[in-house]
Amino acid sequence: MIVQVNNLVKRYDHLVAIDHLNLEIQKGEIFGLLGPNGSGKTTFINCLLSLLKYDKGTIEIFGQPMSPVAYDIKRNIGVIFQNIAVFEELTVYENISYFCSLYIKDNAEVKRLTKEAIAFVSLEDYVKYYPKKLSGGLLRRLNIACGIAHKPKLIILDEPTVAVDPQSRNKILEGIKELNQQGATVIYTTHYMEEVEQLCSRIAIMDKGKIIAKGTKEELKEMISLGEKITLEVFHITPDQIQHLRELPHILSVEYTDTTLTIKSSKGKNNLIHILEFLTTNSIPFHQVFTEHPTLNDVFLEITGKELRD
Ligand SMILES: Nc1ncnc2c1ncn2[C@@H]1O[C@H](COP(=O)(O)OP(=O)(O)OP(=O)(O)O)[C@@H](O)[C@H]1O
Repeated sequence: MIVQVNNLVKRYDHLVAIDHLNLEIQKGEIFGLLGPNGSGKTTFINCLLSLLKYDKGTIEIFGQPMSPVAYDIKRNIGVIFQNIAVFEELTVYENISYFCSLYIKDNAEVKRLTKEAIAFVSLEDYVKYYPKKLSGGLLRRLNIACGIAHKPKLIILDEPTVAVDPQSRNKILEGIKELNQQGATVIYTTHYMEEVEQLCSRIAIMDKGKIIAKGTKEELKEMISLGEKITLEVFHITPDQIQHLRELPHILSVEYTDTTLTIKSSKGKNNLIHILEFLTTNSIPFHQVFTEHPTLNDVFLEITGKELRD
């Protein structure tokens, strides 16, 4: 076990930011913490790192109790915070080398690891640049290099792709996979469901300081009743006909706005066929049929009644 959290509670005055949270993260995982803004992800990470005092609960990392002075644990953690934390007066090379030297004493080793980190985030052409000359995406890549140069066993990334261009975003996501393949366990917080779907071996969905569901993406999608979302372009359909559609087997809901008919059904065979048969039999012309499987947003919506990005 790399991380074990039991019954964690963190309050800011009357606001319960972390509400009796339990979590276990195993060696080798890329663990995704998915939740909307304000759900408590950053507060949780800060508690995990002993940067914040909490009100209740226990936290163990690498099987040892975590505390502000647990330096042996901290040496083996790399953190990439949401806000860029680099020195403006140091170049790209100097920044990475500085952060690496906080953990590694041997100068030759610091040089070697700094070069490796630069290559890892593809900043070779920018080593002499000062941070203010870098674009947002390049700056994020520098921030990541500073956090991982010392080869930590546990890497924590708090929303590392917010406001990042698609090219840098892909580079960051690919880089995280590579770090994981090299042996690091990763905790990744985000409110982008596509990223956790693409990256994470296991996911916890957070809302209001609680973990409301956790598992692999397949397990999470199995938890909800929604099996398929079918969308059709329909120019005319009567309220009676919509009601008939609602009464077909496996149908959970039918909505009709403008010319879009959206039908949600539970898992079941031939749902689409039944719908199309009904439309054909009743001479209701339709165009552009799409079917979609549930996303993690649907999981969030079904459990909490609201969208991930409200
Ligand atoms: N220092 C603080 N004092 C008081 N309330 C706080 C403080 N920091 C966070 N909060 C509140 O605690 C809750 C959780 O915030 P937190 O920043 O941990 O969420 P988050 O999921 O990381 O969101 P975001 O993605 O916006 O950072 C929010 O309601 C927030 O307003």
